Amino acid sequence: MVVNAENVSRRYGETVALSDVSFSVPEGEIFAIIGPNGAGKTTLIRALTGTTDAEGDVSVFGRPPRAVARRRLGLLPQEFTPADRLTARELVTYYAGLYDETRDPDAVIEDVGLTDSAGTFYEDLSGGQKRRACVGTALVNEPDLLILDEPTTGIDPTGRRELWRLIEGLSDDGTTVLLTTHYMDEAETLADRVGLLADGKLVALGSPEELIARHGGESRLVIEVDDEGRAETAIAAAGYERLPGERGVAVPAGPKEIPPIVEALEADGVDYEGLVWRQPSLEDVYVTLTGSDVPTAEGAT
Ligand SMILES: Nc1ncnc2c1ncn2[C@@H]1O[C@H](COP(=O)(O)OP(=O)(O)OP(=O)(O)O)[C@@H](O)[C@H]1O
Repeated sequence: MVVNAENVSRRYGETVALSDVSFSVPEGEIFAIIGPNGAGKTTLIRALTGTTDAEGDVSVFGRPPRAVARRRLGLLPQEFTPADRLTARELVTYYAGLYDETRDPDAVIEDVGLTDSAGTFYEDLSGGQKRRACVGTALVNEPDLLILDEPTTGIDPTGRRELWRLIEGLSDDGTTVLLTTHYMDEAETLADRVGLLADGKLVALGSPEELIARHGGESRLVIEVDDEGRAETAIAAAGYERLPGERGVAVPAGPKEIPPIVEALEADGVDYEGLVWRQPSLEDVYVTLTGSDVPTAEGAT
C-alpha cells in the first residue's frame, strides 16, 4: 500500500476535525476525498504529509509521513500563491532546485500544457494556467505519490478537463494520486475509489459505481414546472410520490414509468416546461449521506 491510515483522529480544541478515519490507497490508484466544507479533507491531507500531528497510525510507502523521502512525494496545497513576478518556467525551475534529481523543467512545463506561456509572469496567467503551473511544481521530482488538495477549484471547465487529462496520464504511468475535490463530476470521472468525509468521519468508501449503487437511490424523472404544487398533486393522483431535496419535482421512476407520469400531468393540464430523466450520480450519494447540497463552483473554497 502506498498510503495506509488507521483510526486517524485529530481534534482542535473542541472541534473534531477527524474521527477514526481508516483507509488505504494501493499503488497506481486515483483516490478522491470528497466532503462538505469543514469535513476534514485538508486535515487528513496534513496528517498524511506529516504537517499536523494526529492520533492513530499513518504510513506512506510503509513509513511515518515525516520519514518519507521528499523526492517520492509531490504536494499541491489548497492555498498556494507563488511570487507573481516569476514566469511559469522560473517557478518550475525554482522548485526543481529543491531536489538533487529532477525532470527537465521544460518537459514539466510541456506536461502541464504551458509551453506557449512558459515566459509569462505568473500574475499574467489565467486562473487555469496558474493552477497548472502550481501542479507543475509538484511534478518536478517525478513523485511516486501525488497529493492534490482541490486541484481544480476556481478553474474554468476547459482548464479542469485539461488537468483531468494530465492526472489520468500520470496515473497511467504508475503515479499514485490522492486528491480532494468539491466537484462530484471530477471524483466520478477521475477516481478509482472515493472516500466521503462528513464531520470528520469517513462515511462511505468505494468506487463511484459502488457508492452510487449503494447510496444513490433510484433513477428519477424530474419535472421542470412553475407550479410545483399542481404537478405534485397530479403525480400523487397517479400514485407517485415526490422525492425531496431535488430541483424541480422529482419522481422515482424507471424508463417504463415515464409515459404514465406524463399522462397524469397532461390529464391534469399541468403546464410543464421540461422533463429530465436521469440515473443516480455521485452527487445523489453526497446529498443523501451528508444531508447538504453539493457546493457550487462559487461556494467552493
Ligand atoms: N489549524 C486549525 N486550528 C483550529 N481548527 C482547525 C484547524 N484546521 C482545521 N480546523 C477545523 O477542523 C475542521 C476541519 O477542517 P478542514 O480544513 O480539514 O476541512 P476541509 O474539509 O478541508 O474544508 P474545506 O472544504 O472548507 O477546505 C473545521 O471545523 C476547521 O475549522
